[in-house]
Amino acid sequence: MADLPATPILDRVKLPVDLKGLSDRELRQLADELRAETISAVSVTGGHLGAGLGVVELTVALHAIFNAPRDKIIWDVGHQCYPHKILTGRRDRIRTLRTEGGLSGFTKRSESPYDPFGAAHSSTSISAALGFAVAADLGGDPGDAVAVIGDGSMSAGMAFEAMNNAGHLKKRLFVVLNDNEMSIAPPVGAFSAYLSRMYAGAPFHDLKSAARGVVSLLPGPFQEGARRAKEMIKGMAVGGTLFEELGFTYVGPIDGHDLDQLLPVLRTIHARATGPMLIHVLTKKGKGYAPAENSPDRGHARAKFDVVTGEQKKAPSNAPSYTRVFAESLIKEAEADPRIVAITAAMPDGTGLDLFGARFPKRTFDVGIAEQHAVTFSAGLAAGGMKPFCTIYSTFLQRGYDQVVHDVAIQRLPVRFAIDRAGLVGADGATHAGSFDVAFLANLPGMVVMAAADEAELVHMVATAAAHDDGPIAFRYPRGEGVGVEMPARGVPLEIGKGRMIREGGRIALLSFGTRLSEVLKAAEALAARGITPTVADARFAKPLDRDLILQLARTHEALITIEEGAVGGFGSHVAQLLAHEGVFDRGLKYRSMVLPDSFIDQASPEAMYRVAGMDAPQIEAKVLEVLGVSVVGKRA
Ligand SMILES: Cc1ncc(C[n+]2csc(CCOP(=O)(O)OP(=O)(O)O)c2C)c(N)n1
Ligand SMILES: CC(=O)[C@@H](O)[C@H](O)COP(=O)(O)O
Ligand SMILES: [Mg+2]
Repeated sequence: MADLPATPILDRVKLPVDLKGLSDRELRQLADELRAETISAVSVTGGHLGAGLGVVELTVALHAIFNAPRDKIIWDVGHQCYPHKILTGRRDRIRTLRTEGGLSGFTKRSESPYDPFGAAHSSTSISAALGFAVAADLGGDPGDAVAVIGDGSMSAGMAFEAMNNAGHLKKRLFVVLNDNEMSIAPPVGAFSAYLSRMYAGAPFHDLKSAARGVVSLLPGPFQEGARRAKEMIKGMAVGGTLFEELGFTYVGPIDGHDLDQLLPVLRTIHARATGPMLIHVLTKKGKGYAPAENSPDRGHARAKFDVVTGEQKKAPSNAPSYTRVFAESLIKEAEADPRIVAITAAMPDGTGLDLFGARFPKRTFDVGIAEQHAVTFSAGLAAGGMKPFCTIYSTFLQRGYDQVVHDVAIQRLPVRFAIDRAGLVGADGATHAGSFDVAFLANLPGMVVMAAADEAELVHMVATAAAHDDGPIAFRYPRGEGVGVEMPARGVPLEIGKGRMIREGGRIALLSFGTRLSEVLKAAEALAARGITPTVADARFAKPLDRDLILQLARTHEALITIEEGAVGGFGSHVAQLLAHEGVFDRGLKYRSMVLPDSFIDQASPEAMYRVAGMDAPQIEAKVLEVLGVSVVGKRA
């Protein structure tokens, strides 16, 4: 990075953001400062580093040419938006990124008018931008709409649905394809290969000089007429493209780190575009920071780190992560059963399927960011006689819901859904919370729904899913480390629909579903000190319910409380339904269900988020006391 002059230009950027008065040289300097500030901030907070570093020049160029917030710059996923946040009035809070009460790690409408559309799940930007473009046309909010979407995100179905519609509507719309040849992992698929082929024939420096050549033809920054603009666009393009077939004018590929290319191209198309434009920029994920550039994931996400060495500061733990336990258990099952295959939608590392893939490369399928396809592909595999483990984070499975219903459940196909990141995940916040899967799966006829209470339970649930051939089955487990229980050498299939008693007591029963069990046990300890010894049970299944266990608890206790890491409509609702049907309430049972509140909880540590949700041990204890009508003197904090 070049030595920076004494007065940083970044210090002079105020709201409303106006970079129009800066020369191209000053814009280059601003980009250098922005990169340094992004690295510094993420070293303090942790977070998504590589994607933001890759779009520093693009961020400066877009803000220099377009007029945000009147013009809507929409960042797909939003994980690359930190430089944009720094530029748009949030520099003073950038070191609060992803922390409680701080800035979100993604774009968020409530945070700034410069974030016209919130994101965190991928491939939504073109649809949203098209919506803005049409709204402006119909007399709504005026301004241009610009979608910036990565090559990984561009391969998803939604992006193509949006381009199909945009090509048909022919509105002025800008789509910047930020092609860094990376998703979180190296991108996969025929579309990714197509993008690579688009510039494989022409060495990059030729394209760059071609762009410079065209630029040098321009008499002044903006005086060129339509003919020259067209010439330039033609000079940059490399022939008929898929995008052109879809009705876009294609420009590129251009070097997304070279402002000498970005600025004139964006100026020209900004001045001349009448319909949908696709600007193809080539960038490097992690650009300008060697530890990111040189790492296999190009610095996609980082814990706090040392800026000089790039070394990350991670808290040591003795317990294995749930993800690793899942992967290792699945490998063991797959060693014994050649029909087991595993599917991920662009998350091989996050789901542990990188480990499975290393062991069984031919039985592992990364389908790209394509959750809908992942589910139906799994359904096809199951129909074809395989045992697919469709391994998707809870939050991303939401995108494949119709496929779960229509392609899997209705046909009773034995797809195994391994649902990682169940419950509140922490720094990624509300968009990534795994809150709804129990509710949206347990209401489907024939679906089996399990939640692991600890990592040993997860091992058994993997074995249960492997053995279950009679329709679909799902099991969920959270982000992070297990509780450190003793691990079985091999999973033993559980009896479907049977929970387990953890400890027997009196008066009140606590029925846990999932990893809140450890908090329930802490609450039980605290209650014992008050002379109350609750019964504690682990339901294991939200569907089918363990009717015998639940009705026995209801018959033999004055009160019953269910606890789960999910939204209303899940386990507790099914228990309430059973109790109502069996007339248990008529006999006076006091019943409460502890579920996530009816609100989206902002980012914080998972512990803090569960505190906000009212679901930690002291709050479980307080709920028990309230239900039993025990008044508390000297209430605990
Ligand atoms: C629907 C959905 N599935 C998966 C993810 C997880 N995810 C976040 S970023 C990312 C890779 C995106 O790649 P790309 O769009 O090329 O952006 P880059 O990180 O390369 O800048 C993935 C898979 C997501 N956010 N949304
Ligand atoms: C942006 C995105 O969706 C992913 O990078 C996500 O943040 C990964 O989450 P984990 O860290 O839980 O794998
Ligand atoms: Mg990419």
